[in-house]
Amino acid sequence: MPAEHAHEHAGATHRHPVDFDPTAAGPDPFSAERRADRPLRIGIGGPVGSGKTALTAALCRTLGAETELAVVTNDIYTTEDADFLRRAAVLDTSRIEAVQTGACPHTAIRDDITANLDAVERLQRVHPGLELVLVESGGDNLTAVFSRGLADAQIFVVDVAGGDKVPRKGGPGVTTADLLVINKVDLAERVGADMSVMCADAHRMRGDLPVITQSLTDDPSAGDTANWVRQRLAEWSRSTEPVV
Ligand SMILES: Nc1nc2c(ncn2[C@@H]2O[C@H](COP(=O)(O)OP(=O)(O)OP(=O)(O)O)[C@@H](O)[C@H]2O)c(=O)[nH]1
Repeated sequence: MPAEHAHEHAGATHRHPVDFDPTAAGPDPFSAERRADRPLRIGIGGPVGSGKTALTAALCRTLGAETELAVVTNDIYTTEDADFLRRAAVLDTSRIEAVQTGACPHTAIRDDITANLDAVERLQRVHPGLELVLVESGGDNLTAVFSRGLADAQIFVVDVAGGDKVPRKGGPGVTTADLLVINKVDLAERVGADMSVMCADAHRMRGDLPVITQSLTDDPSAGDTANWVRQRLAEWSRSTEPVV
């Protein structure tokens, strides 16, 4: 039974059935082959400026010494995020690839993932022992999620400066991502965001799926998120198909 949407027009209230309820969207049912000879691919998505590049840099610093790691960035017209990571020297430059989407970022992480898969392949050719590739999306809106053909697991990053209403607005990023990170909690008081509301809404929208609150200013190692990634890596090495 479709949901209903009501609105006022010419003084009268009209009701229309809504066939697509974004908060009810499930994860993409497709998933890529889990082969032991390829790295785990983790997508990092979320709205513009929420802290995706800062989180990617933090994960590189924290995990780079213990994991064979590389990064693919996505920007619309530039290689800004890759350039930032290269300048910050979080990884050897041969471990950073940039995709220029030329269109809304979700087109390259969800609709046609070829350019991103090509970038991962280039990294694998140069670093055959890669264990983990972080694929950072360009900033998009609440509907932008990764195809499961590209990302084996995905992190959706929102921030408190976007307002404490963001989690309850839902959308597949908030409701279905394997991890929701609420970033910049150090700014909560300054922007009048109520963390208890944000966390309660996030848990209500996500059921059992995990939520991490984080400040990269207070914890530049992104400790909790890095631990979550370590757990995904351990699961990955237990569950991948051996290559015969
Ligand atoms: N106060 C504070 N600032 C943060 C935090 N995380 C990131 N920032 C800042 O927020 C700004 C945006 O961060 P980015 O990492 O560039 O955000 P992004 O999501 O990659 O942005 P786009 O790629 O443009 O979508 C930068 O100035 C960061 O330094 C945090 O936890 N606290």
